[in-house]
Amino acid sequence: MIVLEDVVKRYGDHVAVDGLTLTARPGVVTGFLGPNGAGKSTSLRVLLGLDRPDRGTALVAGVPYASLRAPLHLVGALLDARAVAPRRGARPHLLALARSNGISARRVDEVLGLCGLEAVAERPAGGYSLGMAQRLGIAAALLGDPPVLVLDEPVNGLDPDGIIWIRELLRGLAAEGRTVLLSSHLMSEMAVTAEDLVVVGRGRLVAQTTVRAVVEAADEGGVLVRTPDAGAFATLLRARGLSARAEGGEVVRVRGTRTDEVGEIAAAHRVTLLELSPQRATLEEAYLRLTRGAVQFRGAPGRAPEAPRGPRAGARAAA
Ligand SMILES: Nc1ncnc2c1ncn2[C@@H]1O[C@H](COP(=O)(O)OP(=O)(O)OP(=O)(O)O)[C@@H](O)[C@H]1O
Repeated sequence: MIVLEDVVKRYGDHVAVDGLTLTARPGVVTGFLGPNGAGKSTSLRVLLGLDRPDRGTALVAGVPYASLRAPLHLVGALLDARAVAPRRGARPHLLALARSNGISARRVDEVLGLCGLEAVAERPAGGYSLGMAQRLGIAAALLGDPPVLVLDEPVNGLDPDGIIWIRELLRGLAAEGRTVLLSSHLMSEMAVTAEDLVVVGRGRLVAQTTVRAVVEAADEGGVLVRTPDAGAFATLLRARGLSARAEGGEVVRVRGTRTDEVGEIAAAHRVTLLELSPQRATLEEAYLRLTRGAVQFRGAPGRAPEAPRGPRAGARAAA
């Protein structure tokens, strides 16, 4: 269990974390979300005793991290994958960590295997790709077989195989009863990895909830239909009081209803349906609504880059 209670952290005049209370419970992956600068990393640093809060408490399994003698047995953390001595290989790096926490060399080899690092175990970590560095950070977090894991953006830099690997790893670790707190900006990944959610904005709690509840709350009921005469079917649906719009081709989009109702109307009027599917809100849409007022850094509206000029333009555009 992870508990932050009324945590405040200031840097000079800037309040990075502003009275934040949250929990992450055992047995599930808890996603930690928030716009850039919302205070996620700062909260994790406070939790891991790397920053002292100006107010409030942060407890892991009921105790402050700083009071732990061999913390790797209780908490595995990945905050910054590049924070490794660049000349050291994965194995020597993990061996040094293991030794300081009374962990065997056999466990080091186990986690190297688990994280797919055996082939590069002696190569200097400074030459690792970001994905390999992330794997090393995850290996270090798993070293003490801890019941609590805290991972800040562990998916960064991983290739599709790596993303699936970490998704299954984290879900498996949670299913064993561990507490897993995971920050990421990848909403599609969070949607399939996390069960609980903590959303922060401008240092404050926006929501402590579940992925399912957030998505359901944002779901306004939408149905997509494909039918040979989209215009006629949209007119029919509107005559029945539904909000329906024919789009190009065979597509009709209907708002504020379910597939059952649309299917029954089609059947009653002997309309051929080529497709009838619910359009659910995504976690990304739900998240964007939740944090609308809490985004601090926003880019200008997107503009397509200008077409490249010159003799190599085609090659560059295709690259
Ligand atoms: N050591 C520091 N000194 C001064 N300000 C800091 C420091 N660390 C963080 N901040 C500020 O605190 C705020 C919260 O930063 P933090 O890194 O915790 O946000 P975050 O939610 O992790 O953001 P991101 O998603 O961009 O990683 C930001 O405004 C940041 O600039």
